[in-house]
Amino acid sequence: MTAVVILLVLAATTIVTILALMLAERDMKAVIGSQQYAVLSSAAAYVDEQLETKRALLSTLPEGLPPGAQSDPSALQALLLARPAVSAEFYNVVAFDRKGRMVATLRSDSKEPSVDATGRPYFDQTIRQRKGLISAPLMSRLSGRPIVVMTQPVLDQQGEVAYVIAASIDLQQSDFFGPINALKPGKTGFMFIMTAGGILIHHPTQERLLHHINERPGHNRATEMALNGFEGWTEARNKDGSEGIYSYKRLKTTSWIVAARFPTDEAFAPLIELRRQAIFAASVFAAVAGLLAWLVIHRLLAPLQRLHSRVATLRQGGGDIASLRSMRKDEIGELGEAFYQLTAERAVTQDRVLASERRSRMIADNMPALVAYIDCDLRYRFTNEHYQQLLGVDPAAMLGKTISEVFGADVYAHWKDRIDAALRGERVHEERDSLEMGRMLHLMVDLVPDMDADGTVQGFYLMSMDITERRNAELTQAASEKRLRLITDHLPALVAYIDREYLLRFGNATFKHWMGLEPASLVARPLADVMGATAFAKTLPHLEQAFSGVHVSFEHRARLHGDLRTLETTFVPDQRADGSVAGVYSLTRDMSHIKAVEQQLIELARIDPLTGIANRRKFEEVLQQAMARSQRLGRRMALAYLDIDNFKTINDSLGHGAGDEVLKEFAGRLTGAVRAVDLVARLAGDEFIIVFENVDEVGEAAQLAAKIVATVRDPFTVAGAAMQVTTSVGLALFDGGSDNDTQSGLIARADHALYAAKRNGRDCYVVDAQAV
Ligand SMILES: Nc1nc2c(ncn2[C@@H]2O[C@H](COP(=O)(O)OP(=O)(O)OP(=O)(O)O)[C@@H](O)[C@H]2O)c(=O)[nH]1
Repeated sequence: MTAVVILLVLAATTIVTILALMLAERDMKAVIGSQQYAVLSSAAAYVDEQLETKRALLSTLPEGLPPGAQSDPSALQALLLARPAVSAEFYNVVAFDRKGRMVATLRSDSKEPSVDATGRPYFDQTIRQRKGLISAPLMSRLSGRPIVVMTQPVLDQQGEVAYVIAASIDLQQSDFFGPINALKPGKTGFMFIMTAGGILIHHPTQERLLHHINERPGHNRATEMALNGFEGWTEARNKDGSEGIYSYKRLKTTSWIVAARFPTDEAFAPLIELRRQAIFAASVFAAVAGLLAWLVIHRLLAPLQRLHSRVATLRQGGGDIASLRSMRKDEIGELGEAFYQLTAERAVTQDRVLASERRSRMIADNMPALVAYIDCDLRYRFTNEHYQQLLGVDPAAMLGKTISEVFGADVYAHWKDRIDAALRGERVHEERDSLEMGRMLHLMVDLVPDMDADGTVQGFYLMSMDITERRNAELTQAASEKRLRLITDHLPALVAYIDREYLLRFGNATFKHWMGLEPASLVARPLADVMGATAFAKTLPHLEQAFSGVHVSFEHRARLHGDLRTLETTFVPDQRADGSVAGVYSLTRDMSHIKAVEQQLIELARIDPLTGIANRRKFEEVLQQAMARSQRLGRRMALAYLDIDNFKTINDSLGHGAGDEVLKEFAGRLTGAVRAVDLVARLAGDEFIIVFENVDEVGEAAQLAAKIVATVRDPFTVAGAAMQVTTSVGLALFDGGSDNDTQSGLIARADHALYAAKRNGRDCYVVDAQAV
């Protein structure tokens, strides 16, 4: 921390120093450049003035010729020699006639008749323009030295050029540029002059005179700027790669460029010294400031340091977290308190995590399954104790190893596709047989991908459970179910299982035979669909009863194959151990045949087996119904009680079989004598009874009785012999509109009347006195 602060102080000091130096350097360059340009401008002004002076001097020369001497070369020669001022200003002055022949010269020693100015640009141009000029630099034919030539025409009286005076300035020796050199910048800087086209006129390197400035290979940006008209100062690198400050100023008289170069090293030598001193001062300042900052920070951070040591001690597992709390009322006190709170919360959270991990470990180790976590590198990161029990592998030794390392490459190759799928984020479920530790086990294996919040797979959980027992149980159950189905499918009854949602879960093959429904199509189908809404509504109360745990049986009618059949359904609750009902077994049998037999039995129980007519039970039922109808309709009915006279004698004389024959014939005669709606019944032995309904008059009943008595009188044929049989009849009437007689009361009255008939000598009838 302290080091950081010191570094910050140093960095700040360095940056501020560098910025200050950069600003100073920039300002200084501007000052130096401007100063150099100002000096250069005065040098240019000086050259301009010199040239103007020389030009003015030269232009006055022809005025010195005597009148009419314009065509006299000797006069010209005399003039030149007579003007010492001209000699001082120029290296040489010569005069050419119109033909270019030199006719006069200031330096008579160099006079050479062969010199001809014809073709020299300055000569031709002066002839053509008839006025003076300053030539481009050139090599003098007279002296062989680099010169520039200043011309002045001498006009004749017609105004034509008679002579051209040419004055040369020696670029090497002339002190024409001497004063300019005195203005050169610094010790190593220099001044130079070139034409607007770049031909050097003045330069410290004499060999470069009359040569183009760009003749040397390379490039100088400042030179290009100057040749393109730039005036002022700029910084540039010369063709040798050396930095310099360049200044350029054009002459007014000739457009020559006066230039200066000031090497940057020399120009900034003071600045470099300044920089060195500034850096030294800044370093000293930074060192002092850093030391002071360190002292202050050290003092300020002392409590924080103490807090840091306490935290470090706590992290190493020592000390009490209460030591983080201090009585300070400042930010560090608050920080310590915050640390204390955070550490306390962290301790609680850690305890919870540890407890959770312990629980997870406990659960995993006690699960009857292999549990493992495998990361993306296929290394085990968690394994439970079951690995030891099921596979004989130490779970702790597996940690950090790959599947191949623990179980071999073959096992990994076998699982590779499924592992790849899990690492792609897919759940994998598989059940398979596996030989483990000499036992053939059936294992259920699940691979569950572990994905983070972004959906990136971090690894996967592996769970493998030995389900051998369960599978065997399932196989046993399946076999059992198969047997059950085999049995139920061959039962002549509908067998079904109905769940709590009234959905069919099982139906046997009888559904196909009775209703044309495939058993497989019944599964999960609502019972109401299969039965039809009406039949289901009738069945529902019984079904609800069964779901309440009661065994229910009920009969109902249904149409099967077009026939109305009597069915009996039994609902048996499927009760769980806790008493709740999971579903209901349903068994429906076709009871139609049994019902028919039953009906027959019922009917048989109401028929006298000897005579084939109704017996006492049937008689009692019919009598009850007839009396109820009589009462309901308010009509009369009659009851006849009959007995064969002296039947015992027949039995005794002809045998019991003959007696039976008589009884049968007697019954037949009675049945033939009455209406179809009247009931003839044998009560017992030779006692018979007839129920007559709708007998309104006593007389009508008497007629019926008389008719019966008469019918019996006709001889019987018994054992091939004719035989006289008579009967006695007791008749009782019942008026439904007024009588309240009971069934037994009515029978008793008829019986009484019968006895009366017996007493009257038999073979007659007696009507109950109550009816008379
Ligand atoms: N053959 C035959 N005899 C029967 C049968 N049932 C009862 N008997 C006999 O019928 C006789 C009935 O006699 P009763 O009615 O007491 O006397 P009865 O001789 O008819 O005299 P009255 O009734 O007073 O005229 C008894 O001898 C019975 O044994 C039967 O099914 N077949």
